[in-house]
Amino acid sequence: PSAHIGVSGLGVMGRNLARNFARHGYTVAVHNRSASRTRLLVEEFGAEGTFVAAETAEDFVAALERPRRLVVMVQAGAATDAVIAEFAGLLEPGDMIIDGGNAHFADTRRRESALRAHGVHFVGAGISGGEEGALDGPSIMVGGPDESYAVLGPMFETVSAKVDGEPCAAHIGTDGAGHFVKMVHNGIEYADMQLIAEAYDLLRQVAGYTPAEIADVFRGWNQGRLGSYLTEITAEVLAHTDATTGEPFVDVVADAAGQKGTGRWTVQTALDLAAPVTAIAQATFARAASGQSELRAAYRGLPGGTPVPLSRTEAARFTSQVEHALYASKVIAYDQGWKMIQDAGAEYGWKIDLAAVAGIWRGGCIIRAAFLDRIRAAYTADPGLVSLLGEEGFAREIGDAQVPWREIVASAARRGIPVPAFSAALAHYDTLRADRLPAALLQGQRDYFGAHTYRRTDRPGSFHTHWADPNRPETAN
Ligand SMILES: O=C(O)[C@H](O)[C@@H](O)[C@H](O)[C@H](O)COP(=O)(O)O
Repeated sequence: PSAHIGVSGLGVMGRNLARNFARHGYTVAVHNRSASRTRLLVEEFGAEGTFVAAETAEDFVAALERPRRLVVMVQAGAATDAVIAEFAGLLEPGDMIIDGGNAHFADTRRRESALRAHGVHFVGAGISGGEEGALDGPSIMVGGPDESYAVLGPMFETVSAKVDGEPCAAHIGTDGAGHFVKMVHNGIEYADMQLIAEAYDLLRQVAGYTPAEIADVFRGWNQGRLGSYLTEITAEVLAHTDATTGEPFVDVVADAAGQKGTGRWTVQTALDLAAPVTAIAQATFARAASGQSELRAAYRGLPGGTPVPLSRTEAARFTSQVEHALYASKVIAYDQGWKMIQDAGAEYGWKIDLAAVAGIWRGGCIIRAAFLDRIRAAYTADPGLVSLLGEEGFAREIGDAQVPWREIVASAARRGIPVPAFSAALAHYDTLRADRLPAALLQGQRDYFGAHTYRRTDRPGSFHTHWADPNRPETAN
């Protein structure tokens, strides 16, 4: 039979995506560098649908109906380039290679223009939701040419997660736009996880709650405005007991966080775009710092803050303050992510529908949450919205959070408890709402040591002061 779509690279994500397509009635050609894995998939899951096992690249391409739709699910970077090189020569104009891995958007832009020269469509598709999502319905952020989405879109929408019957898959924009938005999704994921971790740490160290008690707090929050997949799984992780020791699971895990790179890419790209994603940056650096065991050993025992235990009543009040601080910081972190997407759209010529991004993040992906419904509504009401804080509801909630948010950040500092993402979010908020920033002094210092010039508040142009002879009139350029 001629396969509707092919999946090459049958690791966890690839295998589950192939099964997802087969379960939806598509004939799926499957291929893997080691053929044993291809055979195993058909043996184990052959009953779920129609698979065509291909042991060679030639067989794989031959099994696909035209125009061929070929999904590559391998390690980002060189492995992806190698697989593309293997298939490109076997394909014909109009055929499509879809990269469903966590590729860097710059690589996707490079690959797209290289293959366009041969008439082959290259589609960078960000797929979020982990192995469970790949099988039962991920969120899919698709880049590449319009004409390829016309063919692929219905297939991705069919296998994607659904919210209120709407698919969590969309065409984000041309070339690397899909992978760019997936990268920012992961950056926001980092910030969201770090904020949750800081809230947990405060409830543990200040409120004096046990992990099991904090799990209950998160279960409660999951019913409210903080309701999300990450809040839900946090409760489960905190409630989990280690079978070996009987200890809370979270107490037997080494406190050094891993990272595979998408957070780092987000921050590096944000620096290039001058997009201040400080909460994402702090979350990424917090992971790095947690792994600096030598440095931590050097700092251990140094003087810190003053722990002040709370009574149960005070702990309850503190918990609601943490809820406000967590929510307000989350709004800021998401706002930073969306602003970065807007800036990238301008920089790379992508017309990204910000409401559509929120729409497809409502289901399937790691940051899925009811909260995204409200973000979608905000950008639907005003597609050019510069900041979520321009939306009345979010602005009101941030207003209500002022006292508790500041109280939490201040009391964490007094107690010597690190809350880098909470603090970054609050500082970002205060920076942007400030009438005047100390950046004016920076301009003076830069002009002093490097004649870098400055602009004035009272007349156009850029100026330089002759610091060695300040009486000499400013030079205007
Ligand atoms: O959206 C997703 O499905 C996840 O984000 C997925 O892409 C992956 O789990 C991360 O890449 C993990 O990232 P770290 O290892 O960097 O935490």
